[in-house]
Order: sequence, then C-alpha cells, then structure tokens
Amino acid sequence: MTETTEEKSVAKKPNSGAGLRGQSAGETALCTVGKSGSGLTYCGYDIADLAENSTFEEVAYLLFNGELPNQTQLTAYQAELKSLRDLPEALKAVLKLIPKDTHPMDVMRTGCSFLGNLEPEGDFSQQNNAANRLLAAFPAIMCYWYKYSHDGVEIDCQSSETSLAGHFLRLLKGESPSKQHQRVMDVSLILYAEHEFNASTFTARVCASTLSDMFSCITAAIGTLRGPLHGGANEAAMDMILSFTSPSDAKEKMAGMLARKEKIMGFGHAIYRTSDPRNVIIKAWSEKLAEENGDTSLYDISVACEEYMWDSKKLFCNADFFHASTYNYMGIPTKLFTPIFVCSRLTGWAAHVMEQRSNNRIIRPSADYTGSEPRKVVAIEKR
Ligand SMILES: CC(=O)SCCNC(=O)CCNC(=O)[C@H](O)C(C)(C)COP(=O)(O)OP(=O)(O)OC[C@H]1O[C@@H](n2cnc3c(N)ncnc32)[C@H](O)[C@@H]1OP(=O)(O)O
Ligand SMILES: O=C([O-])CC(=O)C(=O)O
Repeated sequence: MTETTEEKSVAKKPNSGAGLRGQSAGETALCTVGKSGSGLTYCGYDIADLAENSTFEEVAYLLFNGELPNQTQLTAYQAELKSLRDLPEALKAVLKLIPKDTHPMDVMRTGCSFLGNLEPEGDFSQQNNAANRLLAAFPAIMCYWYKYSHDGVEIDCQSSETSLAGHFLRLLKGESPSKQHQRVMDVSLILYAEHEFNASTFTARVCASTLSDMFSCITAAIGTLRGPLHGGANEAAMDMILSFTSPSDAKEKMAGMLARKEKIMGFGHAIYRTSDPRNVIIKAWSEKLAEENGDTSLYDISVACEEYMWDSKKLFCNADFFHASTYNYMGIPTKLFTPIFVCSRLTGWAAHVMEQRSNNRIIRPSADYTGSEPRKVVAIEKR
C-alpha cells in the first residue's frame, strides 16, 4: 500500500489540550492562518499577493486601518514614519550602557520599555501614535546599540531612505542599500508582519486585556518572541546551518540530532500541517541571492536540510528557516535576525492590541488543578 503524506508524517499531537492547541481564544478580523490547510491572509489579502504587489508600509497601514492605502495616504504615512525615526538623547544614553554581549532581543525589550518611560501612551486615543513611533524607532534602537557596542560608532539615527527596509539597512551598513536588498528586506518584513494568535501576539493581547498601555504590551510580546521555539528560531537555524560543511554533512548530522530527539530549528509549526506559505517566498529570494553571490553553499545546505527533514520526518520549513540564509547573504549579523522580526511583527502586535481594546474582556482562562488535596498547615517545628 502506498503511504500518503499524512500517514508518513511525524506523529502530530492532537489539536487539543496542552498548549491550548485547537482551541479558539477569541475573534480577529486581522489574519487567517492555515484556514484552507496552508494559507495565510492579512485582512483578506493572500500573503503571496502582498509579498508580490505591496510594500511593508502598505501592510502596516492595512493592519492598523483595515484597508490598503491609496497613493496619497501612503505618501502621508511614509512621511509620518520618517519624521518619527530619531531617538531621544536619554534613550541613546541608555542604549550606550548596554554591554556588547547582551542578547539583542533584550536590547529591543529595554529600548521599547524605556521609550515608553519617555513618551508614554497617555490614553488609548494615542494608540496609533505609539505604534507608529515604535515602528519608526525600532531600526534605530537596534542599530544604534549594535554599532556603538560593537564598533564604538554613534550613528545618525535618521536617513533619507523612504522605506523602513531601506532605512534599517542604511543604518546597519552606513550606505544606501541596493534596490534588490531593499526589496528582499521589504518582503521579509511583509512575511513576518502578522500571524493571528501566535505566542507573542497572544501575550500582547493578554496584556492589552488588562487595559495596560501599548509599550507594556509590546515589551511583553518581545520577551515572548525571543524564545527559540518562536522568533528565536531564525537565529538558531543559522547557527545550525553554519555548523554543516556540505549537504551530505548536513544530512548526517541531522540524522544524529533526530536520533538524540533534538529539535531542529526552523522546522515544524503549531498550526500548519504540511507547509508554511511564507517559506516558498523567502526560499526563492535565498536562491536568487545565492546565485548572485556566486557561492550557493549555504543555500544548497539549506535545501539538503529541507529535503532530509521532509523525507525522514515529514517536517517542513517554517518562515524562519530560509530567512537564515537570506539574511546571511545580505551580510546581516546573525544576532540581529530576531530583532528584525520584532521590527516587522510590531505591526501585528499593535493591531491586535487595538482590536482587543475595541471589544475587551480581561483574558483569564481556568486551569485543571493537579495539586494536593486540601490540608492543614503543620506548625513549623513539627514539619
Ligand atoms: C515564526 C515562528 O515562530 S515559526 C516556529 C519557529 N520555531 C521553530 O522552528 C522551533 C522548532 N519547531 C518546534 O519546536 C515545533 O515544531 C513548534 C514549537 C513550532 C510547534 O510545536 P508543536 O505544535 O508542539 O508541534 P507538533 O505537535 O507538530 O509536534 C509533533 C511532534 O513532532 C516533533 N517536532 C516538531 N517540530 C520538530 C522539529 N523542528 N524538530 C524535531 N522534532 C519536531 C515534536 O517534538 C513532536 O514530537 P513529540 O510528540 O515526541 O514531542
Ligand atoms: O503562528 C505561530 O505559532 C508562529 C509563527 O509562525 C509566527 O508567529 O509567525
């Protein structure tokens, strides 16, 4: 009998129970994940359509306003974001105090939180301003700390680049990026922008449900994205790919990792069952950059990993896996991979905070108790 994909597939845990899997935890009009088996849509638009035909600023506008902007609205929005890029001196002073070996996600968390000290949201009528301020300032928070702690350089936090993608690459590299690198980063930011009730977004919504402020919600979400089972996987995948010397070495070492029951970062997903629709898009960019780079070894090794995981476990690449080689080909330091995710996902987080606030009830589930039966406190000298 021929095995079907599902039959051969890695033992998927049932979509219930632990991890709240398969349980609806609320409503959203922002996103669908895996609705028809593998799709991803933002406000009704397919991710492939957005990645082909829009920019990250258009997607941010879409998530915050429910509709794509027309040209006049987009131009005004780009100008607004551009005017919000610079960092207050007090925040620069704090960033300069953070040691070089700090994890950059901790820098993002601190930068976000401290900006909330300096420019608090005030009240919810300011929520769009707070979200746009963070969106515009995050590239500078990341790059100002990185360039100061690693190279001793105090960079200019503003640039003439129109797009956030171009602005980030300009701050990092000190020169205007190529059109292609700018577009790849733009697409990457679109792919990472929103993903329904993933762990970090759910964290932001839980925080919002207590009527907390935008900066607290985003700070909490950054802490959740940091872990290797979530956003931290792109960085962990890069380290793994770099440890393989060839496609055959990759297959051999992955076999050992699976035999030792280690998790292979950048593979599998809590919702998608057979593929992540973002993978095919970022993989194509990785291949293009590899060819233009004249050295395809990272891409070839990544493809070998993808083939091996599918053939042996029916596990597929999630959004993070081919982001690793893509960013590497663009000369982006591995430790900045997950902070870039923050720069993008902020849009989804903030949109969910706004949505939660618009129809709020405090999020407070129940637990199944597994502790001891009722008992009396025994005097301390008798324990
Ligand atoms: C942008 C993002 O956040 S995408 C996710 C990024 N995270 C990663 O890439 C980390 C690696 N992947 C994983 O750890 C998991 O696939 C998760 C966290 C994404 C999803 O977890 P779950 O929903 O529990 O996965 P699922 O129910 O499909 O797991 C089924 C089995 O496959 C195994 N499995 C799933 N993914 C992997 C993997 N990447 N490597 C090895 N085994 C895996 C699980 O361990 C589980 O086996 P078990 O029952 O013996 O524990
Ligand atoms: O949805 C999830 O669980 C994780 C994910 O892919 C994302 O947040 O982009």
